[in-house]
Amino acid sequence: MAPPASFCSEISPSPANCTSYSPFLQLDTQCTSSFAASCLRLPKNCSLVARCSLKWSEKPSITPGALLTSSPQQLSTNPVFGEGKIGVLLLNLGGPETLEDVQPFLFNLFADPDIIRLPRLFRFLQRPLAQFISVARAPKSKEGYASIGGGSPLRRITDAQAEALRKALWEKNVPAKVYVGMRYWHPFTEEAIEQIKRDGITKLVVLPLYPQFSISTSGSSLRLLESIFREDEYLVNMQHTVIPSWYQREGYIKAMADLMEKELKSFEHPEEVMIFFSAHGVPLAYVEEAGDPYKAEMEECVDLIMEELEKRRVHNAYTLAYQSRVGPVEWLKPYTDETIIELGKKGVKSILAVPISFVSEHIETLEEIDVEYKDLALESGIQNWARVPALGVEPTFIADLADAVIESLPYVGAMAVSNLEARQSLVPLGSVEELLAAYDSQRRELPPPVTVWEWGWTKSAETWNGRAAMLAVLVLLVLEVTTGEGFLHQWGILPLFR
Ligand SMILES: C=CC1=C(C)c2cc3[nH]c(cc4nc(cc5[nH]c(cc1n2)c(C)c5CCC(=O)O)C(CCC(=O)O)=C4C)c(C)c3C=C
Ligand SMILES: [Fe+2]
Repeated sequence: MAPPASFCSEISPSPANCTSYSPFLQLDTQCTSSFAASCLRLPKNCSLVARCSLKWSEKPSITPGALLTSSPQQLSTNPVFGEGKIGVLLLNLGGPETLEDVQPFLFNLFADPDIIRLPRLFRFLQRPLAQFISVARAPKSKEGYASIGGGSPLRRITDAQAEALRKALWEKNVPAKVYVGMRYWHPFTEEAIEQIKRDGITKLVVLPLYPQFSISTSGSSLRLLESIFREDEYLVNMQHTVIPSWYQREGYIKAMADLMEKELKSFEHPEEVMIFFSAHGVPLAYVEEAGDPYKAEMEECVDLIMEELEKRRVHNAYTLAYQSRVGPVEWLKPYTDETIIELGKKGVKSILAVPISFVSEHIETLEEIDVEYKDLALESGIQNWARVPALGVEPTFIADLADAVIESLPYVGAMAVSNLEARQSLVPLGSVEELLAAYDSQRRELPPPVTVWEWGWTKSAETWNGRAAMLAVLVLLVLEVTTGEGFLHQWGILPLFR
């Protein structure tokens, strides 16, 4: 059922109105969950809806302090947590550890239907297409990974975050085990789940390590989890809850503001510095057609950080732009490279770059921002450039993640999206199924974000080239299937079901 227009237009996207507004309460009294889902997918009027009630000015009914009355030994029968073994599953992207890993890593990424969502008729082409694109892109990606030491630092940093979180939880008297499940490289989510089963975990908190939700990141990992859960008797019965995004948490905002304040001091005239938030982009269609809340969450996140800095009497000018686009389709704008050039033209002399969509150093901070964008800035007339480091294992941040886990524990097992108390908590909790239903229920087809074929000089030519390439791949595939010979057989992709 679609929500009445009046209902959605009532919900203002203006952050100023959000502090006094509790849309989840309204959804509770006025909406069924499919109703809520429809609202969540209306980007223009309603995409901030889900976040409005989540500012930290509204205290949760259960605070971490209230839970900390028991020793770790007593916790298995704590009246709030109930009985059980607690596990925390950190979800992340994963990255190639060596240059040989780059092409298979890219294959896993492009084989993900949440990264390239093909029309239903062409779904069988997902893996051949992923092979094709990954082989084509690997040389460029390898260059990037070679320049940052021959591989991604993501596994090392995520492992360190997991260990720091485990320690922080134990210090807060929560004896949880923490697991790392990567989407595209080791340790894969499937491996983490096997360990969770071996350890006999009965209560699981799922925590994607992306502050803001996107269909292409947290959404993709949750979809994978959903399919794993559905097929496994142990997991179907294991109680869980998901913290889908946490950019609005006080600890995260304060930790970001701390790092920014510190870095601003490295400039000779800190007050003249333009604060430049650079977020990883997504194709525009994700937001406008599939209802990805990513852009709305990103904008609110930036507002919250700047509000915090204002409180500290830091009144710098700031801007938000999106980086790392690949392929011919339109991505979220403004683009980081174009914005840097614009700022140079306007006479801006100092920039502080703030990577905002990820909490570890990775190829796009170490190579794209530190090398490519810095060079571009200097060429564009900007004289002073610095970058805020990623949060990593920064103690305020890790302590806040631990609090997020503790606050979510009372809701483990509950279908939290239909649970009034959970909706009023600091983070919007939910089960995997309900969250996917709310954010991406229709799983609309999206244009492939990557270049399938490399010729052409106009956007429409590229689109047609892409279509021609798809057709060519289809013809090749038919030929291969019928003759049993060709490059897909050579690469070991066909036969598909070995
Ligand atoms: C919030 C963060 C991210 C979003 C949103 C995202 C969407 C997205 N990414 C691609 C394509 C590629 N991403 C690649 C690497 C990569 N992506 C993220 C984060 C987000 N991606 C990170 C942290 C990394 C780096 C991991 C590391 O090894 O350090 C790559 C590979 C690198 C390269 O060749 O540039 C690709 C390709 C798409 C298409 C997409 C949205 C649809
Ligand atoms: Fe990416």
